[in-house]
Amino acid sequence: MKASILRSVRSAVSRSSSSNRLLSRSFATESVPERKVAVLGAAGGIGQPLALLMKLNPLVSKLALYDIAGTPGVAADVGHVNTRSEVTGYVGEEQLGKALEGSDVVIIPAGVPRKPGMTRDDLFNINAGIVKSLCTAIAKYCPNALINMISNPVNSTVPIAAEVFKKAGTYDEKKLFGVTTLDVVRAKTFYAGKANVPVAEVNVPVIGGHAGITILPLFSQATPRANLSDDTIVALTKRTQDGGTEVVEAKAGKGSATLSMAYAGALFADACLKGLNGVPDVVECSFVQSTITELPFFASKVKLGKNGVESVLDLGPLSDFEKEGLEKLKPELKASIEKGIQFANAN
Ligand SMILES: NC(=O)C1=CN([C@@H]2O[C@H](COP(=O)(O)OP(=O)(O)OC[C@H]3O[C@@H](n4cnc5c(N)ncnc54)[C@H](O)[C@@H]3O)[C@@H](O)[C@H]2O)C=CC1
Ligand SMILES: O=C([O-])CC(=O)C(=O)O
Repeated sequence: MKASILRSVRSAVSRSSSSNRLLSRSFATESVPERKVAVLGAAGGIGQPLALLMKLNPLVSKLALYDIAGTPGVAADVGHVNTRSEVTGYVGEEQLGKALEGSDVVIIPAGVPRKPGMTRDDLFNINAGIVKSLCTAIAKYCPNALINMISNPVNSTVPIAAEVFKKAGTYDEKKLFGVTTLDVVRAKTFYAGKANVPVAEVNVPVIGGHAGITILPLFSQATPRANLSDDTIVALTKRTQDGGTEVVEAKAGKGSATLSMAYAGALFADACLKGLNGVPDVVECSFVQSTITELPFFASKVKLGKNGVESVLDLGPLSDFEKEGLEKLKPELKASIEKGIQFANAN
């Protein structure tokens, strides 16, 4: 019985494995396990398209959409899509517990976005408090869920979440993820353009953190391999590091990346669900508790399994340019991590 369930899960999951298929398939999934996903900040710029993409994911059986305003409308709208999951909207703090209860994965895009001229760290004062209160509720209502932290500054909000969970006695480092998938998505797109290779075949690990120079794409490990000049690699690295700012400036005061972020968030949540369901060899880059450098949190390739992080993979060989980038990013990343830890313990 168990083996046949696993076989059905594997085949359903492999049918939904590529990113394009994630967006286009809806099929009978009776033997796929029940999985509840909650999106906190579901009425926002990221939250709405992310809610739609999670509604299209056949691995989701219950989709809880929570925000401080506007979720009944989003839930009514998304709920009419004829796919597997049952959608419920929750609005206001008094409904947060119900939104979270029983969740397997909680995705957090709640908080303010950047405007031109701001850094992600400029969002700290508002978003740190939002993340802290949401994580306090998570510790109470779904302490075993995998957390996908999107709210910026990710380099600080992930350490804040860890401290909140530690204080509540529920911290499990295997279950807390900073979502850095958009950096990977960008690196793949930009590399494919320069290397003139099919983008769907491209893989590029991105390590470090999720702000400016802390984002370090490893183009020396990119596949399919291409013979790009040093200048091209430097330009690709900079464009990946500044990808968020490129969107913030193009939107000219109307926010930051929402559609590409929703896509990236949906890919990462899908990977988490596959890991939970026992699909083997699910590997994504994510900002997690880590011992591969001297920093307590670091983004790198992570193998996902039934309990979240199964293993944090080695960085692999770095070029001299990447080694230099790694040393340069450490002080900024360290300071952002410490800022988050201090905030969580002082407030
Ligand atoms: N990790 C990443 O790669 C990326 C992260 N982001 C970050 O995601 C966050 C959200 O961005 P957008 O969706 O564009 O912003 P938005 O302003 O469009 O939406 C944010 C939503 O959060 C809600 N919210 C505020 N306080 C809340 C609370 N206490 N509980 C629940 N919901 C709450 C708001 O009502 C709003 O609907 C920002 O911090 C942004 O910087 C954005 C792009 C990429
Ligand atoms: O740049 C921002 O503020 C939003 C973000 O994190 C990204 O797009 O990578």
